[in-house]
Amino acid sequence: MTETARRSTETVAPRRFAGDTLVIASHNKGKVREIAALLGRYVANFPSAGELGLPEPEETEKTFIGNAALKALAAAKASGLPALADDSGLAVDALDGAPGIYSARWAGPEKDFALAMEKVRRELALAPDRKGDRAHFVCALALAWPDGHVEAVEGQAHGTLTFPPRGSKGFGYDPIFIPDGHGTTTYAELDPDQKHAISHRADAFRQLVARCFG
Ligand SMILES: O=c1nc[nH]c2c1ncn2[C@H]1C[C@H](O)[C@@H](COP(=O)(O)OP(=O)(O)OP(=O)(O)O)O1
Ligand SMILES: [Mg+2]
Repeated sequence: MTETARRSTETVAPRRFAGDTLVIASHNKGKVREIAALLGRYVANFPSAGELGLPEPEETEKTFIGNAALKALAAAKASGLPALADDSGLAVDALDGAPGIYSARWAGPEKDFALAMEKVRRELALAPDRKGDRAHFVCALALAWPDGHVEAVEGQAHGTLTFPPRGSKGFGYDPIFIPDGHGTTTYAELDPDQKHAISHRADAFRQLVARCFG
């Protein structure tokens, strides 16, 4: 059998989550809050890596999925429990996908997102006009077990950028992102429930739940 034929006929069943405790392998409070809201129906306890005193691993991979898997595996091995990590970011078309996997790093050691959003505005002003203000958020989720097994998915949400930043809900780059289909409202002006209905993180969770939960 050729490699292609084998791939198209082989169906490896995904591993499903069983148990009541899932470590949330993130040190970002905004994310942990959103993950808890999106996952609450499926899992009883979800201690965060921060609460468990787990170290924050260096994100050395070149893709969202790679970094999500790296963070989930580190937490699963350190805790002896299944762990879920989220690697996410904002990809701006006119910046060839930047800041992308470097979205957290653009905010510097102080995690200053006013600074990071200003950097996006400045870079966009230098980019060729014709490329416009399109951007999308990406969210990769990786669910890892202490034996090294990983299930991973990736979600997206498309929209446009606006300056100056508007709104105080949410976190990170939310104040400059207008999701498609919501007029001129930024992510940071939406209520949490509204963001959860349309976000990149919600898109990724729909896929992960179908694969591994419920
Ligand atoms: O819904 C979002 N709304 C606004 N901004 C967002 C969102 N989702 C990701 N982002 C931005 C900010 C965040 O800092 C970075 C992710 O970087 P990323 O390395 O995945 O997370 P992180 O370092 O903040 O926490 P951790 O790695 O411990 O989960 O992208
Ligand atoms: Mg990070």
